[in-house]
Amino acid sequence: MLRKALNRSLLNSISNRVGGFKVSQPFSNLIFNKSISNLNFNNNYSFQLNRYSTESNSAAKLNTNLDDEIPPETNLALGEDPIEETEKVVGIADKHQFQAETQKLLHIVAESLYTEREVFIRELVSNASDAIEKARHMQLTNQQIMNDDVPFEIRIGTDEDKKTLIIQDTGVGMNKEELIRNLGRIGYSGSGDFIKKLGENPDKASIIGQFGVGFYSCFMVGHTIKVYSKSAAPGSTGYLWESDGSGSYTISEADGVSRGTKIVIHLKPNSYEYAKKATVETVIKKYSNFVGFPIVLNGTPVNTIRPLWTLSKSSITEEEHKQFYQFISKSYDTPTYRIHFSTDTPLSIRSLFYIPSQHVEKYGMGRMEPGVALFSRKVMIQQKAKGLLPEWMRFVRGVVDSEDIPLNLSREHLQDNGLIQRISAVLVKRILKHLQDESKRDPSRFETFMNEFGGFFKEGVITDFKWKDEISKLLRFESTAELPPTEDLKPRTTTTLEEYVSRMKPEQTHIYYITVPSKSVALTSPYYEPFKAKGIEVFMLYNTLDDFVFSNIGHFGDKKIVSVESKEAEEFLAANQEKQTDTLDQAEVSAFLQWVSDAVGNKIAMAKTTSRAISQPAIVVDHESATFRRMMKMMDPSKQHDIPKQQVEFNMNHPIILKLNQARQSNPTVAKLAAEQIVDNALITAGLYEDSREMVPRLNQLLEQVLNK
Ligand SMILES: Nc1ncnc2c1ncn2[C@@H]1O[C@H](COP(=O)(O)OP(=O)(O)OP(=O)(O)O)[C@@H](O)[C@H]1O
Repeated sequence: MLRKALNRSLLNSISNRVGGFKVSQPFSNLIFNKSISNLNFNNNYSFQLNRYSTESNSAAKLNTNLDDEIPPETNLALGEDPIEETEKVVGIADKHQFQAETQKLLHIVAESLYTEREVFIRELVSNASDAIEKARHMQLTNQQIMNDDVPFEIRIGTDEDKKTLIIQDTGVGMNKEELIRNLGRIGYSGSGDFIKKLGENPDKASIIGQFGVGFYSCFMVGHTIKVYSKSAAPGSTGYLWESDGSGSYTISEADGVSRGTKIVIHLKPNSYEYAKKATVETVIKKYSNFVGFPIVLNGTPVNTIRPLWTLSKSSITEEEHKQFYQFISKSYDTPTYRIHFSTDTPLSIRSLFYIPSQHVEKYGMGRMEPGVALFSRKVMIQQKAKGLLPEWMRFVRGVVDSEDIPLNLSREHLQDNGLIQRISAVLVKRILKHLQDESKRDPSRFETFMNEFGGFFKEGVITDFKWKDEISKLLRFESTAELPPTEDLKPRTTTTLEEYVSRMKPEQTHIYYITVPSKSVALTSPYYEPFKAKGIEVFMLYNTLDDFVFSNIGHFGDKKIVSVESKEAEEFLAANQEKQTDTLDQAEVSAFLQWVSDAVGNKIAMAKTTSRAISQPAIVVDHESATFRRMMKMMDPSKQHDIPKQQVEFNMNHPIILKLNQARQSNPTVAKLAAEQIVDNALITAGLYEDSREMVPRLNQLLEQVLNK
């Protein structure tokens, strides 16, 4: 319980030192790596008045001032090319009622399925990508498609004046029956059907749609939705599907419709922001940056970075990695390590992780948020996915894509928590393994990395029982051993538990550490002295956290990790020390111990002779850790934390003790003062003494006695 409470409190204190800091970077400096060649911009802005019957379409009436505006005759440059609604309806529109359940569901989708309205862009872009994927599949399977010289791409146009957003693709398109089947019924997914037909064909992994609801998300932001579509099958007719989402839709034939689908959203007043290029660009980059086809927004390519996690390692350049890392992490540094990992068993996972070169928590910027985004089929599901990696791995940046992840309808949540835990276990294991390899491959680089990120791993040891043993293999600490330089002759200051064990003396059963404020204190400590004499290496821990880390690790393999101040250390020394010849006889020793116990009764619980070969007169043993004491004080500063009585061992051959033994009879007043001081000195050495001010009157008394001699 106490350990748990301490760990919690310690972590809070760590978190206060660390925290969430975001660095934003303009995306504009990213270079489009995939050439978007042969962009087919349609600058022919012929516009005809809508001859389509609108008697039942109140929304369309409402919007006539927007629709009937004739766009100015323009000769637009490529980069400014907006998409316009240039198609014209021919003949009379058929009116269709949505299926009964669709009407109700449509309301739910538009009002409450999604927490963020912006995701309608993700849904429509995903549909566009699916449509193009299907057209590509037709081509690959030698089916003819109409206008096969038209490039596969998604074009998006915003118009702040008309308050419209247009999303157009050059994909498979829909004929009249498909429009009715796909857009007249919620829950029917033409894409889902397509996947089923593909069977085991690997192309199915590129299809995003599965639920048959995404399209209707555009009613969250649009009061009228027009869908112009022309099937890619040669000789197809163009159609306009139109609805205000209130219960019916109309379908009419339309002229001027290109292969694929163009969706024109007439925005509701509360959604006018989606007529702004900047807003739309941000949303595309957030969710849809990695769909498999170029997205061109108002004439400018947007998705300029390739989804590196889906590509083979050898096809990616260093520069591309750097750009990708900076894009996903919104930072400017160069990552120290990267882990590109894919597996198909037991689950299909594609992942790419980067370990940054620095972190901001050390500047007291607050706790960082998780840095790994969860994708499903290249579409972003959760940007800062919690649970994919443990909390302490929040410094890792990257992407995990798994088509096996069961999503809920809105794609905002994952349905199977157990599955995420399984994915997480695979990923953590892989990252730790990679870091272990790196630590062997280039130890000095790894040491630099650990100097920066070691705190996170220590947090992991304390909070993540499952991985503590694996993490402990990576940790490095200073030790009293003289470490050989690295292979490239760089000096080394820290060592691993594994290396320590390889240097252990044959008689040594435990791993020893000492918690001290500095190396010089460690080297002069009476606790270290007997270990030094026996040539036994001791880890030197300089901060509170490390003491916790070691006590949480507990064991490394079959070796117990103990403090040099512990009972185990005491027992080891007692069993492995040459017997010293005592100057005093047993009766005298007993009398002295009795006297000192009485003289310093308020501080001594038990007085013993020491078996440690120390050069100091007394030592406190088997006491509570000074670190734990400090933690307890931090947790409850209002309480007075008195030092409990201690077990004190005396070096009965030490000249001070021998003199004290004489003085206890010849000069009992001075002897008592000296005994008190000797015990206080031992408490100081153990790090237990709290305020040395209370010692000053006694020291003055002692000085007086010495000077009066
Ligand atoms: N741009 C498009 N081009 C061609 N067909 C489309 C297009 N948009 C939608 N469709 C068809 O309409 C169907 C329904 O689309 P909707 O977005 O509602 O669901 P979905 O994409 O199948 O699944 P999900 O809800 O998981 O996104 C699609 O499966 C597809 O057959």
